[in-house]
Order: sequence, then structure tokens, then C-alpha cells
Amino acid sequence: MTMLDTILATKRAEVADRSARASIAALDARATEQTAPRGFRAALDAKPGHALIAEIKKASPSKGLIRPDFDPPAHARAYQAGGAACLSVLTDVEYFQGADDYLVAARQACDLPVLRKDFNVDPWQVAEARSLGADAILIIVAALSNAQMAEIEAAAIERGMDVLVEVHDRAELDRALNLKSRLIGVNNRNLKDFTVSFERTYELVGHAPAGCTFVAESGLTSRADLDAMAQHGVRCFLIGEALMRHADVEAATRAMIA
Ligand SMILES: O=C(O)c1ccccc1NCC(=O)[C@H](O)[C@H](O)COP(=O)(O)O
Repeated sequence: MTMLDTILATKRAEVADRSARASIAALDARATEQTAPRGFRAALDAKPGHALIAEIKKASPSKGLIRPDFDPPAHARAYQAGGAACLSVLTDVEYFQGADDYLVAARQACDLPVLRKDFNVDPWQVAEARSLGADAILIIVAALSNAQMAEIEAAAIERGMDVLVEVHDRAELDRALNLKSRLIGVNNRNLKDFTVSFERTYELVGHAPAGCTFVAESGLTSRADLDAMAQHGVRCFLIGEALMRHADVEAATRAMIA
């Protein structure tokens, strides 16, 4: 069993438990108390130069604890001041030491659109994400059948949210392109063994259709990495660990994308 399989098994059990306690109708009613979705893809497209999705990430299965003095609202403000286009907030508790409250607090602390970074296995989670204020959700193609992806995407579109569709190889990209969303992320990290290779992005960027917003994810640590990606035509990036390890998150963000 790979780490992704393990995470997904935990998530299915968690969703079965949580969905028994709150119906989709109840979550949708709660969502009306949130401000309307902030355009996530639009914010990336509007940003000149390098466009950054800055991730609020306390820990990970591959690296353990990343940020001991974890402070989601302070990190959100620092990312915005440093020039990020969007936020990503990990909400998975078991493997990333995340929390729904972190997303709520981060979004309230800034004006940036926020991706709920979690492992979606059921449309119920989309209603839950919107009830927390999330502006976008993640579909990991490796985790879902085509029918499941379409169902989860439809739930997001219905609620005015964007969908970041994450792929790792050509076959997954082909499956992703059956969806409506044209916000495609290539995860440089193999979620089965945690190895990171920028070749994943370099290989796939040429196969993304015109008009697609294309995001390189994971393992990016420096401005030089982003410039190398830019040589291949990539201008949107999702970065977590490299920014979260800096004492001065705002300065690190600015240095990464200025
Ligand atoms: O980060 C991990 O170890 C991980 C393990 C298993 C599934 C997903 C994982 N990460 C989620 C992500 O996609 C990253 O947090 C994100 O792309 C940022 O990556 P990084 O800049 O390397 O922190």
C-alpha cells in the first residue's frame, strides 16, 4: 500500500463519519454566511510574472514537522504582503497536522483566494470546503475514477468554486482534460514514494492545451528553480515547505517571485 492509498483510506473513513453528522443541505446553509468565492484561477491569470500559490503547511508525511511556530493568519498576511496570488491551506489532520480552522483563520486574515488542500474522495467534502469559505478545491487524478472526478468537479462548479486538477504523468493529464476545469497542476512529487522530479512538469507542459492555466507543484526551493521552469514556459507555482521554513515568510516570498 502506498502513502497515497493509506491517506485515501483514512479520508474515506473520516468522510463517512463527518457526513453522518452534517448534511450537504446543512453545509450549504452554513456557506451562505461566507463571502462569495474569490476567483482563484482569475487571480493567477491576473498576476504578471511569476504567479504564486503560497501554501500554509505545518507538517507533511515526507518531512515531518516543518514549522514549529505555526501561525496561519500571520503566514497568510505575510504571503499576501510578499506578493502571492493565492493561498493553499492544508486541512488534513492525520498526515499534515492541518485543520479546518487554519483555513478559516487564514482566509479571514487576507484578501487572497484560498485553496482547501485536502484529499477529496466525495462531493460532500466540496460542500464542507465552501462552508469553511474555501474558494477552490483539489482533485488528485491518481486518487479518483473519471466518474468520481466529474461528480466532485460538478459540486465545485455548482458552488462557484475553482478546481485545481493535479496530475503526475501523461495518462493522468489526458484524464484531467476530460474535465471542464482548465486549471492543471503537475505535482513534481510522486505521492507513492515522495521522490521529486521537475522533469514531470517539463514533460507535461507541452501537452497542456492553449488557454490552460498550468501550475508546477512541489519541491521548488529557489528563485533559480522558478526561472528554470519559466524557460519551459511555466509561470504559476505552488510552493509550501521552502517558504514555511523561513523565519521571515514575507521576505522569502518576495525573494522567490520578485
Ligand atoms: O508533501 C508531502 O509530503 C505530501 C505527501 C503525500 C501527499 C501529498 C503531499 N504534499 C501535498 C502537496 O501537494 C504539497 O504540499 C505542495 O505541492 C507543496 O509542496 P512543497 O513546496 O514541496 O512543500
